[in-house]
Amino acid sequence: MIASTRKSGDLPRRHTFPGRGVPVGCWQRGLYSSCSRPLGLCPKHAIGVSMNDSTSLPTATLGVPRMGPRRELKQALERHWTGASSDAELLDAAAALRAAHWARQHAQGITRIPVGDFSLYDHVLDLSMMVGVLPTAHAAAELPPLETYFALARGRQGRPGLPALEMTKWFDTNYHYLVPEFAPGQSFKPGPNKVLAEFLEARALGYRTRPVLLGPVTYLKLGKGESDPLRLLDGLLPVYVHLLRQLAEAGADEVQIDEPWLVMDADEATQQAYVSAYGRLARELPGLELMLTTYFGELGDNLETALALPVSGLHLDLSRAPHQLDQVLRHARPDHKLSLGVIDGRNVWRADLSGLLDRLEPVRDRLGPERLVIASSCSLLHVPTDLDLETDLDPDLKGWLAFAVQKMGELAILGRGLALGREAVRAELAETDKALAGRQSSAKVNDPSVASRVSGLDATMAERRSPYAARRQLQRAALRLPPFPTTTIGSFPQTAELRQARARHAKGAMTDADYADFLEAMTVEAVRWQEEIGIDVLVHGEFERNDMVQYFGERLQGYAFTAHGWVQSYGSRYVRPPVIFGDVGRPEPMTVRWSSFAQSLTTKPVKGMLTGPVTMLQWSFVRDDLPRQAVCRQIALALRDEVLDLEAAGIGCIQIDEPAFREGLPLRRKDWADYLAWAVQCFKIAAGGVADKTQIHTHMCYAEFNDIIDSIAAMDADVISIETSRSRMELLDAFVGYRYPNEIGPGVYDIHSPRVPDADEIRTLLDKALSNLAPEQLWVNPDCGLKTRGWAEVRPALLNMVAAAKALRLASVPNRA
Ligand SMILES: CN1c2c(nc(N)[nH]c2=O)NC[C@@H]1CNc1ccc(C(=O)N[C@@H](CCC(=O)N[C@@H](CCC(=O)N[C@@H](CCC(=O)O)C(=O)O)C(=O)O)C(=O)O)cc1
Ligand SMILES: N[C@@H](CCS)C(=O)O
Ligand SMILES: [Zn+2]
Repeated sequence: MIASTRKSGDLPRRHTFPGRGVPVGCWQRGLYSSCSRPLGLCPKHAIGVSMNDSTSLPTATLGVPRMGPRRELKQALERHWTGASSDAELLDAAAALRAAHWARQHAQGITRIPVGDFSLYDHVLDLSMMVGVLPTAHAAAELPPLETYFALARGRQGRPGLPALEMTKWFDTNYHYLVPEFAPGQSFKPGPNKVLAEFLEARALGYRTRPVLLGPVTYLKLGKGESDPLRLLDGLLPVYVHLLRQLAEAGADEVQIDEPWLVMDADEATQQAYVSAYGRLARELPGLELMLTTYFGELGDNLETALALPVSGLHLDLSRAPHQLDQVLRHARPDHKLSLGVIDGRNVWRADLSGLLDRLEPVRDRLGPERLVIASSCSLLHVPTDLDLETDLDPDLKGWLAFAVQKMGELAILGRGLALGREAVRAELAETDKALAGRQSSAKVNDPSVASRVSGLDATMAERRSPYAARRQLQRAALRLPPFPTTTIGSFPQTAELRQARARHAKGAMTDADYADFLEAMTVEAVRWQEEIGIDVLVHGEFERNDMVQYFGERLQGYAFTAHGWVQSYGSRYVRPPVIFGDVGRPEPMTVRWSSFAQSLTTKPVKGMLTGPVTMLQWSFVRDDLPRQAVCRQIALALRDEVLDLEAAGIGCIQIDEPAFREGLPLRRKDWADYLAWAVQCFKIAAGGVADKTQIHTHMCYAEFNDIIDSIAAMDADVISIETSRSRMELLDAFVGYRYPNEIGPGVYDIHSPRVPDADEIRTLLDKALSNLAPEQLWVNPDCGLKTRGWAEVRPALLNMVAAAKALRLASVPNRA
């Protein structure tokens, strides 16, 4: 393993100060409750861990995973939501986690430790609270701040009932943020300064830290409700000035201000917005250094704008866009600090430290060490916490990997190597070189039979035998569905009992036979219940699955999975992305047993349920020694075999989920066509082998799809179910003139909220859908799977959904014969 530069127990001395307290409450109490207990600190005596260290160039993480190595934050939140713990207990658990995060970074040798990156739910929501952006209903409810916060995040049942904010993907990651909802002419006012409170909290523990704030232009761009959000900039900036001034007055000398929107396509107005925003911040906060942070891609045509901004430093994602370093070196101001994001914050592969030093040493010689920071490419939020917890991983593979803690160690090695010379880190470099050489030559990575299958692919494999119009007739005859057929997306509640049984089985405390019996009993009950309430196309419930990607990763060759490699997906929900380290193959059927079992219980159709190739790729950590599209084709072929096995087992409807299809879209439009071509092709390879009468479904969620609707149509699934309910069917605005050719189920039940929709509400959404869809196109289904919900919500919600579909059938007689 990569050696850490300090012993993990080597914490900074805890330090308290005499003197007057700072007149802000500790963060959580200030933000979430009425108590404003002073911290008892003197801002003049900033202490503790120095930001500067002559034995290392400055090193920075930009942010770290929030949940703790054992998902302590998840447990604390979920206990609190069930009423099993008080506000104070939750907030204390959060404070303990922050302290541990700072200690861990310090112990690994990070000198620019971030504060403000932590969040109880989502950092964009935190900022909305800090700048006073609340929908009217939430503001009018006048709930205590912590309750308001969770009502915005999760919705609120009872009186007053409040909807949750819309949630969508954070750029091209599997993290989801809560979309700021701007009212027309939205005004802003400072709320409690959470970042300041964390800065002071860290200082009380002896850490001198660098606050992190999402920048104003990106924040506005991420919101909805105002057609030109940049119009709001003039109103927002005084609040930013206020928040930043508070930080400066408390002793922060540098702030990391994140503007990832700088890697997106920008028009002139957006570029001008950066100029006016940062001009104003510089004028009003002359002494405060801003490290303008960009990540997830290249600055491209925003480079000139970014370099002209009056900020002290610029962070570049050199992992995604290494080529931009030379451009920036040519054009940076002589006093510009450069933060070089060389350690990949989006993947888990061990870095080639010697190769990085080859690149960085000339930069150090050219700019001088005082102008450089060595950093992760983006926040480490997107990788698991600590590889050392993985005791069962193949030792070779483990040697090729680095999680957040190991990446901190890599940053420290680079920082020391650049400050003191390679000799100072000789042993660490030698260990890394050896591991990487082993990876390159390993027989575990390459399987010639997979390579030859991919090279034998031909265009016909990606096409169904007949066009949709012909398939439709055959499928109608085979399935005999009523108008407006009802279905669900696949998963039913993953109850505590089910998760415990799975955990006991994994530990060997439950036999294979008992576990199978248990899952069968759950499946029988789910099938019976769906029949009873009148669902038309049933699902088996996915009870055997831990996660829709991990489950398949565990059954595919070339994939490895972890025990503790959790990454936040949203709020308290986490995923364990599997690691694709070698050529992918399917040694044996993965789902046929469960789909056939469920089908044997009923005469109604049961949908087979698979995760599609693009989503398998997107939600895994992907090997970096092959192009992504080549890996995706390997997965598509493995899934094609599964689809054909399901069909052979008598499954007449097969759903291939692609919720990450939109997420995989490159951030820059110029790169879209290439991605969409291979992504659509991979889906079609997986789906294309079946007979015309087999109905292929797909499903998408968690994103806006209007801009890629033509490619979604090109996937040629017979039916798509798609998330639309939180945005009240906005998606269908793209379908004017019946632009979607095949059948479609726009979600009518927001499964991210505990709220149960009533039948009238669902009917209203269906009527709205019918203004843009032909009746024979329309299916009735929830937005997404029901795994995160409880049966107490799912039962009435699906009953209401079936009632709404039946009422619609009575009210109209579409031509579905
Ligand atoms: C559809 N979505 C998904 C995304 N990415 C995925 N990889 N998968 C997805 O489904 N991205 C977009 C969305 C995000 N949505 C979700 C929805 C739900 C979750 C979720 O529920 N996550 C679970 C963890 C799921 C899992 O792997 N469960 C395992 C392990 C369960 C566990 O924690 N066991 C305990 C012991 C048992 C106990 O006492 O409860 C343990 O190991 O300590 C399983 O069921 O076996 C979550 O809990 O966060 C994620 C994303
Ligand atoms: N079939 C999956 C899709 C989630 S996106 C489920 O129902 O959970
Ligand atoms: Zn979904």
